[in-house]
Amino acid sequence: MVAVPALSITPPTQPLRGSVELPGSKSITNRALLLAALSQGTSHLTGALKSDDTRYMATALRQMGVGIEEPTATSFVVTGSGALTVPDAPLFLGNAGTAVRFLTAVATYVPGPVVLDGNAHMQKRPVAPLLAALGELGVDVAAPTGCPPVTVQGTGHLAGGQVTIDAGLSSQYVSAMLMAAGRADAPVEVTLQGTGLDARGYVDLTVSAMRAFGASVQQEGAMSWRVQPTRYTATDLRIEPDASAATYLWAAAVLTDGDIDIGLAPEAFSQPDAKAFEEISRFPHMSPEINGSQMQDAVPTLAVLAAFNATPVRFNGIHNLRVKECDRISAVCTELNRIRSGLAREEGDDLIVNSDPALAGQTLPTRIETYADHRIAMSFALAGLRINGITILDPACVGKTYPGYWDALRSLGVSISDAAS
Ligand SMILES: O=C(O)C1=C[C@@H](OP(=O)(O)O)[C@@H](O)[C@H](O)C1
Ligand SMILES: C=C(OP(=O)(O)O)C(=O)O
Repeated sequence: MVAVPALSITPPTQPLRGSVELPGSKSITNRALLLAALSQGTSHLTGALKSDDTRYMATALRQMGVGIEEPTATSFVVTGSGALTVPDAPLFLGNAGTAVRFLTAVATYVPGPVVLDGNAHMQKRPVAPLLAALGELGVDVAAPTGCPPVTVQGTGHLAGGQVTIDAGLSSQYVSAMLMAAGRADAPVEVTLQGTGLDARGYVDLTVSAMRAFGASVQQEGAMSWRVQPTRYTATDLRIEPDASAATYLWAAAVLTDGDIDIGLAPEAFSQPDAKAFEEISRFPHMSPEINGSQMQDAVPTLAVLAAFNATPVRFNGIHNLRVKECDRISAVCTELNRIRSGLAREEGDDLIVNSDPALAGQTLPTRIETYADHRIAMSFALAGLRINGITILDPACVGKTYPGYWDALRSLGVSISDAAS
C-alpha cells in the first residue's frame, strides 16, 4: 500500500445521510482474543475488529503457541491449549495499550522469558503501576524506564493473593490483573489504591468478558474485586460494534444536520464511550462543563464538536489523556488553535474550547498534525465537514482502530481527496 501523506476534506453541501457498518469494538476484541487464548479449546469470535491493535494482539498470541485463524474479515477462530509457550522473539505491540498491558500480566503463564515492546510512542506510555502490582504476587517483571520494553520471567503460573493497584494513569492495569487472575492457582483479590477509577466502564467490560469465558468474579464495593481460580472455558462470542468509532458518526450527523444509521442505538452499547451520545445529541447546546473521565476516548470527538457549539465548553477529569497515543489535551488544543487562533486553551489538565458557531462555512486552510494518533485524525476530520480547507496529515494512522474510516465518510457522500504535499 502506498502511504498517503495527507487527505483534504470538502464540506458536504447536503446533510450526511445513510448507513454505516461500524467495526467491532477494539476493547472487546482484544479482551476476547486474550481470554480465548487462555482457554482450552476453540472459541469463535465474530463481529471482531481487524486493525493494527488487534493484529498486534493476535500476532503476539500466535508467537506464544495459540492457534488463531481468520476465516473472514470480521472473525477469529482461536484454539488454546490452556497454556502459553515461550516466544522465540520479543512481542512487538506497536502502540496498542491494551495489548501491552494485558499481555504483560498474562506473560506470567509463559514458562520462560518474554519481552514486550512497542513503538516509540508506546515506549513513553507508563506500565510501572502494573509491574508493581504483579510484583506483589511474586511475578518477576522489569521495565527500567517504567514504560515498555518490559521483560517478564514467566513461570507458567500466577500465585493467588491480595494485590493493590494504582490505576490513576490507566484502568488497563486493573483489567490486565483481573484477566490474569482468572487463570491463577488460587483466588486473587484486586484492590484499588486511591479513591476512584477513571474509565471504570472498561473494567466492567473486562468483568463481562471474563464471565463470558466462564470466570467467577465478584465486585466487592467500588474498590475491589475477588477472582476465583476457575480458569477459562472456550466460548463463542459476538463482539459489539465499537462505541468510540460510533462517536465520529454521531458527531458527523449532528454537525451536518443529517441522519446516519449505525445499526445500534446508543443505549445498546456496553462500552463507556457511548455516554458521549448524551452530549453529542445536545449539540449546539452542549454542557458548559463536561467531565470526560468516564468516556476518555470520546473527548477529542466532543472537543472538535464543541468548536462549533453555541457556547464554550470546559473538559475536566481528563488528566490521563496526556498518556494516550499522544498527549491528547495538548494535541487537541494545538490543532484547534491551528484552525483559528484562540479557539482553545489548556488550564492545568482541563481543556477549554472557546466555541464559535460562525466557524461553519468559513474557509480556513489548515494542515492538521495527527501525532500518529487515530483519534486526532478522526476527530479533526469532523471539522472538515463544516470548514473549507481542512487537510489531515498521516491519515493512515486511523488503521490503529478504524481502518475503514475514510471509506465510511466517503460512502456518506463526503468528498475526500489526496492533498498536494
Ligand atoms: O481497557 C480498554 O480497552 C481501554 C481503556 C482506556 O484506557 P485507559 O484505561 O488507559 O484510560 C481507553 O482509553 C482505551 O482506548 C481502551
Ligand atoms: C487510548 C487508546 O488506545 P490504547 O490505550 O488501547 O492504546 C485509544 O484507542 O484511544
